Amino acid sequence: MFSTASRSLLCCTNNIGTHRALAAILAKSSAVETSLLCRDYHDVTGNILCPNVLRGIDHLRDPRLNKGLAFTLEERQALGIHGLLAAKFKSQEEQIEICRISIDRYEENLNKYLYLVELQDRNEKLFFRLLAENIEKLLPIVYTPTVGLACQRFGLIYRRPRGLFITINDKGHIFNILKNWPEPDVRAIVFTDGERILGLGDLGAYGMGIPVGKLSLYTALAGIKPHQCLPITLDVGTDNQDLLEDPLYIGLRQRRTRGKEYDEFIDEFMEACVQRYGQNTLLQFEDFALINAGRLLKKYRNKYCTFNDDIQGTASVAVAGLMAAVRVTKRKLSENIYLFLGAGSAANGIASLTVAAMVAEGLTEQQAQERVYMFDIEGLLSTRREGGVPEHAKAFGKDVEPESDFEACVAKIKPSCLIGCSTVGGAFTPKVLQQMAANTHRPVIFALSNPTSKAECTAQDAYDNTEGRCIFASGSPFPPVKYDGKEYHTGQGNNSYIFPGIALGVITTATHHIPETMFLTAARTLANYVSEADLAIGRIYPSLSELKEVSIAIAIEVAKMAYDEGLASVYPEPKDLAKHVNNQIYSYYYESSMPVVWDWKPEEKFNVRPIQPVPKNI
Ligand SMILES: O=C([O-])CC(=O)C(=O)O
Ligand SMILES: [Mg+2]
Repeated sequence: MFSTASRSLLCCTNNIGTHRALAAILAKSSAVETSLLCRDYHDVTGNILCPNVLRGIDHLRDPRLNKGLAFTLEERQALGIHGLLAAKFKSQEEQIEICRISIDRYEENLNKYLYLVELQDRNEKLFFRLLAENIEKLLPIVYTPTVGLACQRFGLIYRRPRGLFITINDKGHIFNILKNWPEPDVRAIVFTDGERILGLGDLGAYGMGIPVGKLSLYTALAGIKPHQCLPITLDVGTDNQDLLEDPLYIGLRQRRTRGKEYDEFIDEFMEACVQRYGQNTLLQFEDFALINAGRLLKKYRNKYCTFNDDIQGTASVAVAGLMAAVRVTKRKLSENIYLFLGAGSAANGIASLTVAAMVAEGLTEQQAQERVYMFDIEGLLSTRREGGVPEHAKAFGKDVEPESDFEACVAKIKPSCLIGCSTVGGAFTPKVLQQMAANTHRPVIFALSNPTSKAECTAQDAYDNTEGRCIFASGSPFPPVKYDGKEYHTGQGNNSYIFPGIALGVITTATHHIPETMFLTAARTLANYVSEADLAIGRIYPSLSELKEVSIAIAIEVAKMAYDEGLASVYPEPKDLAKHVNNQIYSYYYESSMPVVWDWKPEEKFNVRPIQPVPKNI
């Protein structure tokens, strides 16, 4: 039997799921008969939802609420979804096992990718738990290299939208488009204009796979809540003729807008983001072309909470690798000679951070820069060459004889560290690698271009051509190397070691700017994670299975730095920063979907002052 008050509450809702839920609860509870009933429906992110906005069926259709067969009988009945699911109850662990079996049944990585996309669209917690607990196996699927293939085929695989597409035609209305995004509490935006997707070039709106993939790692590796993440593609057209002629292409079928109009568009976008989500919203630039990446970073770094992952994230992970390699080569950073193949944004980012690290070892900036050479499409960056040194790489131009043959350059300069950021697959030829082995006892060879087809050499090539003496890392994963009867597991110098941790540290402290030194701090933290066991198997990074731990460690160091440098906006400063960071981490475990019923007395809740008796004789 229900009290009159309870009955009237039941009548307030016109939705059958909620009605049943309340009925089930009220039938059980006698306390509600006599007290005021208060119901809060929470979605899994903790948002309080109005119960009559949420129907029972939403718990199956909304990936954020869906638990599939893991709904208990009580939940199924309370939510009005009993009968909509098969009779069997499954734990999340059982579901994970089924997912693993399903993925293994697909032979093609792109099909595995599609399975995971579909899972994310269906059951968010299951997706993130599966990903977070199987990083080594699934990172190459949701991320590099498979995500590159997914971008190339995006027209074919595009099903359900994820993230926002903002086009140049929306100029003047970007804020209104951001308002269409249904989540109010966005803390981080990863965005691309699709002009330099990995090493694959201009993929226009097909580039959307990249911000989506990066943000999956925000959650899986650093525990940033999914509803706080927003992937965006800025569609300003494409100069990729194949795409312009591709009937499947989903973006604007026009050439890229450039110049003043492009700049105004990006200005408006940056401003609209902070207007919509607050000044401390983290804005991560991803896969912009060289002509824009560096100059936009310079333009915005002191105005917004922003960084460029390809410049700064890649630099940080590469410098961490160089730091760890010191333990093997026994050469200080400042004792190396560095030669970069490629002089684009990644090369300049790594070179600048390496210079900062050498300065920290005691060199002057000029002395440090003298140890860094770059070789681009025109040859060695020599001030004497025709056309001189490009503006963006001025710091690394040298007053030496021009040289356009890369192999000859490696022989002449005798670098001890060779760093590939060229997107030219196979550019580190056997001859180049053999020369590196002749230059020094333990040459450092980084083939950082992505995806795998763009890597400057394979791990096996590097070992085979240096008598197994090299220290190797690559941006995309390679299978284990066999050399001289021993197996080596080389590391992946990919910015995924860095950006999730930086983002978590920044978000949890509401940091308003990200200084370059944060990337050096992140590099040191990462390098400290490399164990002797890692080095013994040829790896200068911790294993991918440690990525979560590493990301949290980086976040804590970033948070400390944010307070030390007065960049944080969360005050008072938490006493225990590690605890503060850890407390904000997303849980991918299922929670109860039962509506919460409170039994409380209004005066306890609101501390209502008892009504004073009216004095008589007034
Ligand atoms: O996405 C990756 O694997 C690394 C990266 O940022 C790039 O290559 O642009
Ligand atoms: Mg990138």
